[in-house]
Amino acid sequence: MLSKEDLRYEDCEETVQWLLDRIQSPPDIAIICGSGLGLLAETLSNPKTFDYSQIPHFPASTVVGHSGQLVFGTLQDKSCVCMKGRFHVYEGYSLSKVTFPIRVFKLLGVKVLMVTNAAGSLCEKYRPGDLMIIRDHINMPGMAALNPLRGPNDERFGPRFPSLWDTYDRDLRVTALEIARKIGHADLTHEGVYCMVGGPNFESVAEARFLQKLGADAVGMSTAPEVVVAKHCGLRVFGLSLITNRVAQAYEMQESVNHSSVLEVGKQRSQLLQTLITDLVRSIQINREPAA
Ligand SMILES: O=P(O)(O)O[C@@H]1C[C@H](O)[C@@H](CO)O1
Ligand SMILES: Nc1nc2[nH]cnc2c(=O)[nH]1
Repeated sequence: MLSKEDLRYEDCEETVQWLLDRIQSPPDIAIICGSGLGLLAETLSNPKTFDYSQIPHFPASTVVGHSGQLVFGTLQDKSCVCMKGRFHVYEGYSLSKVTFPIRVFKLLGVKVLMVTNAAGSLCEKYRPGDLMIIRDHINMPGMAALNPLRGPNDERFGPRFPSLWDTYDRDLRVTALEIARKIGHADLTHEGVYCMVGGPNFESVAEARFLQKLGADAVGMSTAPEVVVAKHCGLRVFGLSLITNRVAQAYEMQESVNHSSVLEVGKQRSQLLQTLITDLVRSIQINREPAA
């Protein structure tokens, strides 16, 4: 059964129509800017910006570093939309609301979703400021039934039982690694597994050890629900984590993390992130279906 918190296909259509009435051309690529990574949106040319508060059915951004704007524009001759700030479960939103923008993007005609986030490192060789191309994820809340696809399945979005085996697009991952090499940052660019936890607290030492043993290389508080919904509705997905801190896995480790330091690393690395995403956008071929 749908709850009051769940948004329906018809709500999505309403939002899509509202946006289509106000933009020049529908986007092909959607980019979600994680904590402190919103500057990417400022590189779009011919921008058309909407505050989330203006957009029908959109929740509000409540987290510092997530300014709460949807920016449409052009990047490398591709029609793009950037989310300056995303919604997190820890803000109190239902998973239906957290992932609503993804379904809006799908109905707007988006083909590729790029997700970025800030994450803590569980892997010995990752340093703050490094990048991790997401190869796969562990959706901790999702495995315990806090899954955005829980409830009645609307086949207009996608199938009841989607497979996630090839979720993070192989070609985009390979291209991103090539770009990192070309721009001289292969040494700080890794490929690994992102684990989503609910937050908002950072991990205890015992939790960090547990996640590392499960096979996670980095941990954060977002992304997996968005990606599950993107895969469900047939979008190509690319994911990139900015490693902002190490997660302490021993009581003797002096690793302290807070949101301000996460944002600070985001600021320091924003240029690198912009370059990588921009070059990746340039490489993407959009196949438009011929008009009927
Ligand atoms: O939106 P992202 O996943 O980048 O945000 C991460 C997780 C928390 O919201 C925040 C912690 O500082 O950064
Ligand atoms: N859960 C979690 N999210 C983060 N976002 C940025 N750093 C971290 C971290 O260490 N843990």
